[in-house]
Amino acid sequence: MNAASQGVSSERCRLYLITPPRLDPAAFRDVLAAALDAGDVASLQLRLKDASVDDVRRAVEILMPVAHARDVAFILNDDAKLAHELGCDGAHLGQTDGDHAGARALLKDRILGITCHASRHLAMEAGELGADYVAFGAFFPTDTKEVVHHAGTDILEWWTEMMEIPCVAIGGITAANCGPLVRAGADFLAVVGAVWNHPEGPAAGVRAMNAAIAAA
Ligand SMILES: Cc1ncc(COP(=O)(O)OP(=O)(O)O)c(N)n1
Ligand SMILES: Cc1nc(C(=O)O)sc1CCOP(=O)(O)O
Ligand SMILES: [Mg+2]
Repeated sequence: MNAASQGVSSERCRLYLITPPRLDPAAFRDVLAAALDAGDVASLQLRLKDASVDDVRRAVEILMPVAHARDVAFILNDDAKLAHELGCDGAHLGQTDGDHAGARALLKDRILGITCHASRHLAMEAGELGADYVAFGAFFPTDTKEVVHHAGTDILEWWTEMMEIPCVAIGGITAANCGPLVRAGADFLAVVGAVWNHPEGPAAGVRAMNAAIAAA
């Protein structure tokens, strides 16, 4: 199985790691390697905010090989065209990140993930369009981003009962609060702060998340 197909198909709940919104790729390379070596990570999303296209290109050049060396799918946030051009395993698009149907056609068998907030309607639309996963959130308060939509476990239960397409839970997820999301059927838990801001460092964050998923 290649990194792209591995990144979104899973029997059990897995960790979906998202980068901090700002980073220096050369300095971050070893930090990332240590985090990915600490335990199971299905996918890594490069999510840089306030970065130029050239900065994103450079980050992809430096960080994608770190993920691929560990069989971790590399997903670019916000820009399907750039993901395609740079050979990423896929793209994650929000509701205002351009033309979802165009992205689906462009990415072909690469991964397309779509933010659906807490909306059953948006999730059905994303599924019909051929998304490889739908993302629901925010489940908990988060310092990483200002969020306006709040999701509950009911949407995970509803989706997993009805659909085969994997679902991702996001927003304030930690080792301490993730149990109900795993039990409700989340296929992936997407996290930023729980790993990068873990008091004992990112590797400890990955270990803690994997232990909590296994215990749920
Ligand atoms: C896995 C995953 N789920 C949701 C998001 C949020 O995407 P979006 O709504 O486009 O917001 P930004 O990330 O662009 O701020 C995500 N990135 N990843
Ligand atoms: C990027 C993002 N999207 C969200 C959504 O609800 O769509 S919440 C979020 C922030 C995720 O970071 P953390 O794990 O630190 O809370
Ligand atoms: Mg976006």
